[in-house]
Amino acid sequence: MNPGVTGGVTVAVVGMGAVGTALAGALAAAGHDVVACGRRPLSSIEVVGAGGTATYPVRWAAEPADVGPVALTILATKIHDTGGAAGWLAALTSTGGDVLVAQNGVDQAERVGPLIGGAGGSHRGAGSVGVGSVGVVVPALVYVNAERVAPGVVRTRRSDCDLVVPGTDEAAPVADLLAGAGLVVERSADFATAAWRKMLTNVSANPITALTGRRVEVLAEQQVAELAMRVLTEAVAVANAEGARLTDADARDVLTWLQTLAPGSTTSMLQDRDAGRPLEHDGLTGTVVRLGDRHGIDVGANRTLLSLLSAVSPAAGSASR
Ligand SMILES: NC(=O)c1ccc[n+]([C@@H]2O[C@H](COP(=O)([O-])OP(=O)(O)OC[C@H]3O[C@@H](n4cnc5c(N)ncnc54)[C@H](OP(=O)(O)O)[C@@H]3O)[C@@H](O)[C@H]2O)c1
Ligand SMILES: CC(C)(CO)[C@@H](O)C(=O)[O-]
Repeated sequence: MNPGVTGGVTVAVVGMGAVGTALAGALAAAGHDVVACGRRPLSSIEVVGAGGTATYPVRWAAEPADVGPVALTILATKIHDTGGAAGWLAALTSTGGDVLVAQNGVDQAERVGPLIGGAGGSHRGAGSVGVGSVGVVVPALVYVNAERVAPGVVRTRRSDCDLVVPGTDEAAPVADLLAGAGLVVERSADFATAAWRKMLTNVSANPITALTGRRVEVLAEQQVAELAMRVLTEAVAVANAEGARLTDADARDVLTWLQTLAPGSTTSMLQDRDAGRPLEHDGLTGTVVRLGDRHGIDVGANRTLLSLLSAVSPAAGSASR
């Protein structure tokens, strides 16, 4: 994407679920040509927010040949569906354009870099992966709270920030495009720490809501909050062993932040459990447990959650869609 381009570009979205649809709505509202890449035909999307419902046109593409050149591809599938989207990513980036990885986890750029068309996958700048002369893979920490209520229809509950991206020169054009579409985009000088801070929200709220079948309000209950703190302090130790700079005060802040989300806020994992889809536990809690074991850190609370999540999650590919 050319630096400074902020209007009227083509953006392909692979993964038109909760987050993909919310981001597509913002980009379409700003006048961009949004292409929904996926399995379900869509000609418009609806975003339901505090101010009402807005409808935006999108183009649907059944296959990459239907899309044409794109300035930006947004990947918003679950982590475990990344491989399934590899064909889209390779084709959409084969003629240029950047990629925004709008997924949870801590290794978005490393996960997606090797899948990009003509990729060398060499690192270029903190947190972004340069794709030869083609483009840049920009990891995004998603703070949009989005709930898929029907195909092409998403309910959003705003928090004070939508996305965090690396504060690098390489990521700046993508950050500018998103901010130009009205999204609140924070540019982080220490993306590794920011990614682990976001991971803290996901290894606590997502398993606990999915396992209890309750929305984020459950985290305000004392015994649940104590469990969440054990999960969080273990994850902080793992994060710091991986190079992040977090403290137990950060763990408490994350829990307080989750406890004060807009009433009715859900989590992506609870939505998957309710819909009978595979859970994203391996990329979240599984990552903490694997890294904890590697560093010799006690991750007992996370390991217990991982066992329970594995027991309730259908295998990828067997979801009711
Ligand atoms: N929801 C939130 O509020 C939220 C907040 C922060 C972060 N996140 C993270 O953002 C990422 C996306 O989450 P989400 O909640 O938006 O998930 P989601 O609602 O399950 O949406 C994922 C979408 O990806 C599509 N998909 C899967 N494989 C595909 C493929 N091979 N080609 C094309 N499309 C494919 C799915 O299609 P089908 O419709 O056919 O299943 C679905 O529409 C996850 O990493 C999640 O943890 C979510
Ligand atoms: C936990 C969460 C609500 C925090 O933004 C979100 O990341 C999610 O649903 O995965």
